[in-house]
Amino acid sequence: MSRAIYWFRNDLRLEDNEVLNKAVEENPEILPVYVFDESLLRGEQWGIERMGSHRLKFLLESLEDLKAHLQQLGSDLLIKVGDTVTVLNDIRKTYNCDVLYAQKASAYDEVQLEEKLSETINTKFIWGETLYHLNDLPYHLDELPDIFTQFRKSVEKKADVRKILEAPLQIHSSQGFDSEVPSMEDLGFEPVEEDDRSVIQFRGGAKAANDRLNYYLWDKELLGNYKQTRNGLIGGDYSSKFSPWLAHGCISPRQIYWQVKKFEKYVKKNSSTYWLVFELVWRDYFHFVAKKYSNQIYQRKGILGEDKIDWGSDKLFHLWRDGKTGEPFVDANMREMNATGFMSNRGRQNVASYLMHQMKIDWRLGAAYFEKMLIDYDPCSNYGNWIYIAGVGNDPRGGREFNIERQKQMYDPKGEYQELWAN
Ligand SMILES: Cc1cc2nc3c(=O)[nH]c(=O)nc-3n(C[C@H](O)[C@H](O)[C@H](O)COP(=O)(O)OP(=O)(O)OC[C@H]3O[C@@H](n4cnc5c(N)ncnc54)[C@H](O)[C@@H]3O)c2cc1C
Repeated sequence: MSRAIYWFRNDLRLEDNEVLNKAVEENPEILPVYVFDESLLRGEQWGIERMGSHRLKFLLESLEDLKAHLQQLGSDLLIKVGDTVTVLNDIRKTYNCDVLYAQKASAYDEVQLEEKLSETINTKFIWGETLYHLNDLPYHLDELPDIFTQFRKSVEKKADVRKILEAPLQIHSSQGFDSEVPSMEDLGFEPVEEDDRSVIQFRGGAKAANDRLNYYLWDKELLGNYKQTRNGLIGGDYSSKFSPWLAHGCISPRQIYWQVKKFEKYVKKNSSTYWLVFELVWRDYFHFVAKKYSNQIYQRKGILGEDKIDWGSDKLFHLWRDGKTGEPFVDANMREMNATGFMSNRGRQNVASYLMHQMKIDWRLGAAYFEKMLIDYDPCSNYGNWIYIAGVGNDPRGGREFNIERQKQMYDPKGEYQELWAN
């Protein structure tokens, strides 16, 4: 009898999950597992914790939702804390499993973990993070263009987005195992207080992801104006807010894509509907860049291997971190992220530019702080965007320095956003 571990990573859903479907097809018994890796839960980089409370809360909610869904299909979710390789090896022995299935990652640390696991366990890692499947790219990854527009045009012309897959009808897990989703306190974290200025009150899980998709597309038809509103700063409606669910895999980019296609058929097709998919293609691009350049995306000199900024001291980093630089637009954005775990794309571009171009502080500190604070933290999108702005990534213009005064005039002309987060 073949029994397989299904290791959930950032694919916390049952729908459109190719590797889960494969595991269920190929094995009579599945043991679904989630591991809180100690190195992420307790680890630090540059003295900054890797996991903040906002993201952990979202993750715990996502696991609750996943566990309930698995139980409906006759299975359950075993949750452990520890060193991932040790924990999965122990589970393999305890439950007598032959093989481990999981979604393949693009970012360096996660890929390293796959290699380590494969030394002791029979593993099957299958691609599933992106809108366009890795195997459908019109070239080998080594030939991935270093300019986004070239990538976008090539996939738009030569690749198709695959259809979505249904969730398995049943998942058979005969081993009885008892495990609860831990609380924030169990994991040594303070509970998060909700801030009523938050763009939306984010809730983790596939159900909440689909609710948000329905709200944005079908209830309010906000998608039809996305291109005009996407640079907003206040409230739930200016952009999709899909990123936290995408980052945890509560929803797949393909699920969003095919709903957009339906919207184009039944409601309207315009530059806004195109632009949301365009942004999902950006997300893809950073995943493929991360895969191609592995740990170079984390290095100060990025994928170009050179510094474009005359770096200074990091002494004043705390002012940026705490929203106390004295530049109200930067401070407002940092306070929003500190209080809610979210910041608009416009805000992220400005605070990142300010940290490196004005304060001359090593961009890696900013990226590490984003990693801790953002509920939508995704290594590829985060580091890909930081190196882009630092001019050591994929920007053909050699980096972006934002003129904060102009940005304020354009995006917060009455100062309402700055006022909202003044304290
Ligand atoms: C310095 C910096 C760091 C960032 N770090 C992250 C991160 O850790 N995780 C993350 O998901 N996004 C990151 N982004 C990208 C972007 O800011 C967020 O994806 C977006 O603000 C999320 O809001 P939304 O879902 O409403 O986006 P929408 O505007 O509604 O866009 C829809 C989706 O497209 C994708 N997308 C949009 N813009 C980008 C982009 N520039 N790069 C990659 N994907 C994009 C996201 O998945 C997003 O959910 C970063 C941007 C910058 C400038």
